[in-house]
Amino acid sequence: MCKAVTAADDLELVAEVDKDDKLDALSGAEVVVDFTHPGVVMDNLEWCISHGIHTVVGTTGFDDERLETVRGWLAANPGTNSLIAPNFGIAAVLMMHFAAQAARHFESVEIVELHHPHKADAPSGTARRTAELVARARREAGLAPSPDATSTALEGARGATVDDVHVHAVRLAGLIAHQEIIFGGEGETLTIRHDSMSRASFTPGVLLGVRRVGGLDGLTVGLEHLLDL
Ligand SMILES: NC(=O)C1=CN([C@@H]2O[C@H](COP(=O)(O)OP(=O)(O)OC[C@H]3O[C@@H](n4cnc5c(N)ncnc54)[C@H](OP(=O)(O)O)[C@@H]3O)[C@@H](O)[C@H]2O)C=CC1
Ligand SMILES: O=C(O)C1=N[C@H](C(=O)O)C[C@H](O)C1
Repeated sequence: MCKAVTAADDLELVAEVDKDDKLDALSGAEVVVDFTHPGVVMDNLEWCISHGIHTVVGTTGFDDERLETVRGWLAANPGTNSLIAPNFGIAAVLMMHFAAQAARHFESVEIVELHHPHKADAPSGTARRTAELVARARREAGLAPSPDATSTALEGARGATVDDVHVHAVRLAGLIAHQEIIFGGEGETLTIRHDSMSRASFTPGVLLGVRRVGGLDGLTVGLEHLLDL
């Protein structure tokens, strides 16, 4: 991200902060980009927002409670905005969008996310968000939960559930970030798959966020709000 900001003619990289650095180094910044760890991102956000710095956040681990806390900090610091996106890849955002569109047409759905083995969390933020979007679309269409008569002899065999959607997390050397949403209906299935083959896939979305976050209103969750979908 630092390289991408440096390479952009209209942006200036004013500070890089690593784990043991003081956040004071960020004081001159208009926007802070956070790709750190779910365990520290809230402290970083609280500091930035209380210092009137806009934030573009890729770090995962945001549940409703965390988002509500961020909303509270932003409300106490009017004019300061945050963009939090579980995935900054444009194709990944489209994958989520298409999955939400497809969801109401199928009886069954499961999500398989596949990542490098050094990933901090499971399931991925993208998988959680996709499950929420798919579940909302299913609810709005009046669909029942996906049928599942399995009795599981081994805990975990059916993955985790997010909003009643089964999510399976694969961690494998050689992978970067990938996800499939598999839909099933009468005699047919549909698979929507996204692959990040390089971390460069996240930079256009982050740069878009950096350029636009100042014009947003408080908290925005998801890059889709900045795209003309
Ligand atoms: N939204 C999106 O599009 C994407 C989101 N992510 C998410 O971003 C997060 C980071 O992922 P990833 O880049 O793979 O992880 P890495 O471990 O590769 O990078 C995280 C970096 O943050 C550093 N760090 C840890 N704590 C702090 C801190 N308090 N202040 C400053 N720096 C800190 C780490 O230092 P050290 O190495 O010393 O621990 C490390 O260099 C994860 O939550 C991941 O899911 C990742 C890719 C895309
Ligand atoms: O940790 C990663 O690598 C990624 N994290 C994000 C997530 O949890 O969804 C985005 C992408 O999948 C890469």
